Amino acid sequence: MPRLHDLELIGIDKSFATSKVLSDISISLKNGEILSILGPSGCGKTTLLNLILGLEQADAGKILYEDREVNCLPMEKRGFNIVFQDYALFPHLSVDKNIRYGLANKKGLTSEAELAELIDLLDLGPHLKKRIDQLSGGQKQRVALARTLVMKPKILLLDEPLSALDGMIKEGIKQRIIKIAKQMNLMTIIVTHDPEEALTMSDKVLILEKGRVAQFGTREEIVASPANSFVKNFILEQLESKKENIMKLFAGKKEFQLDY
Ligand SMILES: Nc1ncnc2c1ncn2[C@@H]1O[C@H](COP(=O)(O)OP(=O)(O)OP(=O)(O)O)[C@@H](O)[C@H]1O
Repeated sequence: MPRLHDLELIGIDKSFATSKVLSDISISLKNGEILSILGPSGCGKTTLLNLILGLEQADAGKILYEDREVNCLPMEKRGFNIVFQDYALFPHLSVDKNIRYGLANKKGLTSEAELAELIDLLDLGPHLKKRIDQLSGGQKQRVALARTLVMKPKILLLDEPLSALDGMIKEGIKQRIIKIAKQMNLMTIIVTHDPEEALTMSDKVLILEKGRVAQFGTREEIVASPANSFVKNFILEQLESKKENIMKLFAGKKEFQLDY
């Protein structure tokens, strides 16, 4: 029988010293799905991402990937990979060398043909010889994505991938992330504090309030039936206040220009 879910978090708790940061977090997700972890500053989004990645250990609960418990596995054995908010690229190396960096110790993991396909998908061909400091923010983000994807992660984790970008650049990266997740059937988990980002990019949304699940569901479920007043206020009020900007952004624009 096919598996219902590929990633399952069951009853995850996490404290730092005496302060409980996450309580009883349970979610499930399939390969190829995009999840946004959404909530105000300090609600535990990054901590949850770090627990999935293996940078932090949960105090209680289970993390299962493809029916295997991964709690006890160190980060490198889980095979998940993250793009950090600041991209963490090597400024003195070319785009090409940055992309290939992780492959030095993993020869053959990604073939030259696969690499060429990825460079094409992310439109990085014209930039391969440039240094990182010669790139725009959106280009840097695309290099960071390529560098992570060549390692063939089972799950792609993204910490605020759009927060340093604006307008059209943001939209271009958003479309690329969706395309990558769907084309590669890659489970993608995105941390964001922006409801508009979460609702336009994801299949599922996890809304956290002070370390607890305020709601977990499809974006349609969240918009149509917010679970409580926190969700309603956090999501809908922010969306309402951004509506004018969103309308302005989309007005008169038929397609997105992607090479920023
Ligand atoms: N290593 C740590 N040691 C102690 N406390 C920590 C640690 N990491 C996070 N915290 C605390 O846990 C809480 C949740 O932090 P976390 O970074 O997960 O929130 P967040 O939702 O990602 O916030 P932001 O949107 O501001 O990045 C915060 O109160 C933070 O101070």
